[in-house]
Amino acid sequence: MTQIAVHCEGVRKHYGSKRALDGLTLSIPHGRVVGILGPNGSGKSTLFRLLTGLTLADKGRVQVLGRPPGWRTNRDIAYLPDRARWYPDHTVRQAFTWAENFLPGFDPETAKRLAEFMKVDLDANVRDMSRGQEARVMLILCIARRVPLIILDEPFSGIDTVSRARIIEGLIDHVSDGERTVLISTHELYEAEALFDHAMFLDAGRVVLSGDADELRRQYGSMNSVMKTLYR
Ligand SMILES: Nc1ncnc2c1ncn2[C@@H]1O[C@H](COP(=O)(O)OP(=O)(O)OP(=O)(O)O)[C@@H](O)[C@H]1O
Repeated sequence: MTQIAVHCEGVRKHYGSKRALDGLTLSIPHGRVVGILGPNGSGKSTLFRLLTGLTLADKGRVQVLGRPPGWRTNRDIAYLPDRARWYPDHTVRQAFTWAENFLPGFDPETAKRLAEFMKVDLDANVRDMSRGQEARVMLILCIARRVPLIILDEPFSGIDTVSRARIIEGLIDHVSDGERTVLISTHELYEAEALFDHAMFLDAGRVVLSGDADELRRQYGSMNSVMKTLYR
């Protein structure tokens, strides 16, 4: 296994005349839990789509788990896109059975344990779920996989503040085992910042600050203060 999980060098990406990434350069060592942070439109989702081969860079170099993104690397990535939905006619139990058959590394026992912890009813039908309940199902389908790279784009949106804090607290042990790299983009910084051991801040398609989370907290007080300082 390569020691660098994700490497981008001078990556540019336009959508028509709109510039989404503008010479993005970053390197993420394996085993870290990294917050990919920044205001709306700073390029976070575009970065994730590049890493999963859903979109191609116009310029620059992208490497994921030691290779260019593609079908071979995607077997080793659990990706939760923003605005993800599950099949409305499935129960959670059926979703887990489907995942066991089709998602490499999916561990149904881990998924059931996470469902209990997140208060998700296995027999509930996805169609009848609230947005926050469905968000939990989508999150479980991703993090119950034993894969080297997990990418979570806005995983907590729609989950109420109290549940979010509890879920994040429970996730800290689950994702921070040093066995896999986890990239998380979120605007719910207040609760989520405890998850990260490293943070990268994007603005207009570039990294404007990157550092060890404890060090950034020592310097700025909190990730929210970093945001306020960088983007005011
Ligand atoms: N499919 C698309 N077509 C046109 N423009 C796009 C498309 N996807 C993204 N963009 C533009 O690219 C820029 C970066 O968008 P991106 O979704 O990567 O940002 P983001 O940091 O994930 O934002 P948010 O925090 O709102 O999710 C934005 O200006 C956005 O409008």
